[in-house]
Amino acid sequence: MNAFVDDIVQAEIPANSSGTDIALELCALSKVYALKRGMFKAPGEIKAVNDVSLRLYRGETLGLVGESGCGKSTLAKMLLGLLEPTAGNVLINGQEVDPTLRKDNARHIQPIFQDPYSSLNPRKTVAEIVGLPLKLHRIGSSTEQQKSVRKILDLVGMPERTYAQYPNQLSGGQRQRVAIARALILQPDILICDEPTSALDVSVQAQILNLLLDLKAEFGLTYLFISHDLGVVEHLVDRVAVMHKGSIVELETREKIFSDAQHPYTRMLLASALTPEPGLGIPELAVNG
Ligand SMILES: Nc1ncnc2c1ncn2[C@@H]1O[C@H](COP(=O)(O)OP(=O)(O)OP(=O)(O)O)[C@@H](O)[C@H]1O
Repeated sequence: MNAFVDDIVQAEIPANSSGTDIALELCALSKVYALKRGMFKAPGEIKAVNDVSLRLYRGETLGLVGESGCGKSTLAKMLLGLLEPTAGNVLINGQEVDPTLRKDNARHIQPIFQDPYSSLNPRKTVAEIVGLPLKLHRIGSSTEQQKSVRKILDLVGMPERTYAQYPNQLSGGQRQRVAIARALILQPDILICDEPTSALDVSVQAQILNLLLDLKAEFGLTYLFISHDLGVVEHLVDRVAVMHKGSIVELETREKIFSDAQHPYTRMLLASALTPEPGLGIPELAVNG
């Protein structure tokens, strides 16, 4: 267990949460990828996620930030039951997640990924894509399903003329709206947003972020918002968890992270965001946890 993080988790309860109401809990979660022997590499392993413990309080948005390769997506996949942890477990609404019951878990936790184009079936219409989870879960009659699909598509701002269109006939922003509608159709409590706007034009990014904010307010959703873009994170989240080489090195309120970050890696991340130099990335840093 990472004692540094666990202490902070215990101490930090955001103002908008109802105290002990925990939507999502990660307990000492780890993932090790085994590497096979290749032409240029020896067999080995990568510790992608290392003993991560976190709590998401109901109704909060927790930002997860860190540079490329630090383990953010691996963590997200384990939360969604898409990847089995090497160690540790995940609790949704206090119940331990059984990765074999992904269908049940989908009622509570849903993803929104970076690239809506690759996550939408190109051979299905917008209405079919959004309605499919209802069909798979056998929720409502066909007429009720159609009604729900229209309602949610309207809510995410999709015009009626797009309902019979295919993903390749939509703009990037519209595709992400469809992905959001599909994520919401089962009325989950928690959304895992993995870089949901990084594939979009800057002007469209703001629209999608505002949509996510509106939906959160309307449905009381809990978000894990994964991003390398600190500007977006500052705009959106209540608390920030900073990830470095598979571990959470700092977890604090948004205000504290952006005004008084304690960990050297967090400070370096903030400094590099203020002075963007494309291609240089963030320098390596020894972190003691
Ligand atoms: N299927 C896999 N097999 C082996 N190694 C993997 C696999 N998936 C990811 N990794 C490695 O695990 C580490 C964490 O990867 P991950 O994709 O979780 O990072 P990330 O922070 O989400 O990066 P990015 O922001 O670029 O998506 C990296 O070193 C990556 O190369």
